[in-house]
Amino acid sequence: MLVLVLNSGSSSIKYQVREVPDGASVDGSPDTGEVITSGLIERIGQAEVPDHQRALDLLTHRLDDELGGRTLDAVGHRVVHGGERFSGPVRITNEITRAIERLSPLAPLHNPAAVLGIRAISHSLPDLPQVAVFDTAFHRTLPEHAWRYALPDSLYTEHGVRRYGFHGTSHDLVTGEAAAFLGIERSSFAAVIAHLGNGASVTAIKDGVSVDTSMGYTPLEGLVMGTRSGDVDPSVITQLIVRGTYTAEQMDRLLNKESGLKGLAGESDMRAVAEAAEDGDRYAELALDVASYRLAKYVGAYHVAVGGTQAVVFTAGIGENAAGFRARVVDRLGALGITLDAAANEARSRDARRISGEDSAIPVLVVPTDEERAIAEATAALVRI
Ligand SMILES: Nc1ncnc2c1ncn2[C@@H]1O[C@H](COP(=O)(O)OP(=O)(O)O)[C@@H](O)[C@H]1O
Ligand SMILES: CC(=O)OP(=O)(O)O
Ligand SMILES: [Mg+2]
Repeated sequence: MLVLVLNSGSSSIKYQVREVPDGASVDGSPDTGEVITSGLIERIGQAEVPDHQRALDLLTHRLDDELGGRTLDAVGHRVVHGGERFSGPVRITNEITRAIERLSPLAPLHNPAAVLGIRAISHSLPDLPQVAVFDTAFHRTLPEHAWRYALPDSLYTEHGVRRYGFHGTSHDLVTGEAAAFLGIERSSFAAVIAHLGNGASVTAIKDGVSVDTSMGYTPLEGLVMGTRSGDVDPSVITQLIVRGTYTAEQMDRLLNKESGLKGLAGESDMRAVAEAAEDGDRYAELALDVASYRLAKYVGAYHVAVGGTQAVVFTAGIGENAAGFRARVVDRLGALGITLDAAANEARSRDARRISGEDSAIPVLVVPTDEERAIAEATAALVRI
């Protein structure tokens, strides 16, 4: 089955067309199918690509060329926020699209873009089945003590204020791959998974499912990210707004787009920050210190949350490629008996691998994620029913 996967972000659309073989499933199938074409439309909002609509027009034209006459069987969309309603992938209808749209305030960088993508496909290819795959779905297993904020109940019952968690498609896939790599039955696997991309989150896995995760009501809570602050004292926000220093909109922008690595070091891209730190830039060094310290604290906390983790796993752009950043994090985990194999950490590979020392009390792994593959397989499975 030929599936187009769309991963719509605030300023880019990633796409991939995959041939999904019959019977492919994320857990255990060695046949991962063939990528027919893939690409990225970047810098949406700037001169050449003024908005998402234009980006989708460009994409449709490119696909016509790249597919060489083959026709798509389905489209799978990455949808970041599925609220409490969605605990798995769903076939998209007009009603589902409106439900995703209503969740836009909770994922302002992501959900509106996904809705545009869905509507653009409905408009140009109305008969093509479309499936939504939600980042939040994998975290529907969080126990209430992990998803509740210590706020009056009305905030939850009337406003849906609770912790949801994100990057679930990736955390789910990587959990399965890590368990398989270690030869542990997934249903009894305990792990701490760090998905470190532009957005970053860490998840506590117990008995193979998510029991805690660092992102909350929106993808802003938790780790230090490319442009997002992660955890801050909420009083910082209320104080600056009360004093009139920032409007609510300016504060939202500050926390989501001008903080994190960018706020501390002036660059949001890990490669640039790592290079600047090598060159002796004090603020780049500080950014790496703050980010690695924050992550190490979460690993310690989640080791407790899962009753003793069987693995610490790095994935996504930074987790898979930034050896220096991994070393900074692992160096802070000595109290857990964790050690690093420096050569294994520096080695480049596209495969799952172990980077901890022989004597490490807990294995540390690098496991590549593949959100597009997981979305394509989930889409094909639903459309085949
Ligand atoms: N070779 C590398 N060394 C260090 N960091 C890298 C490398 N390759 C990619 N990254 C970092 O990975 C991050 C992007 O991760 P990715 O998972 O692609 O993000 P997203 O999917 O959220 O856009 C960026 O900070 C980028 O600098
Ligand atoms: C949920 C989220 O933060 O996604 P991304 O990392 O793609 O921005
Ligand atoms: Mg990502």
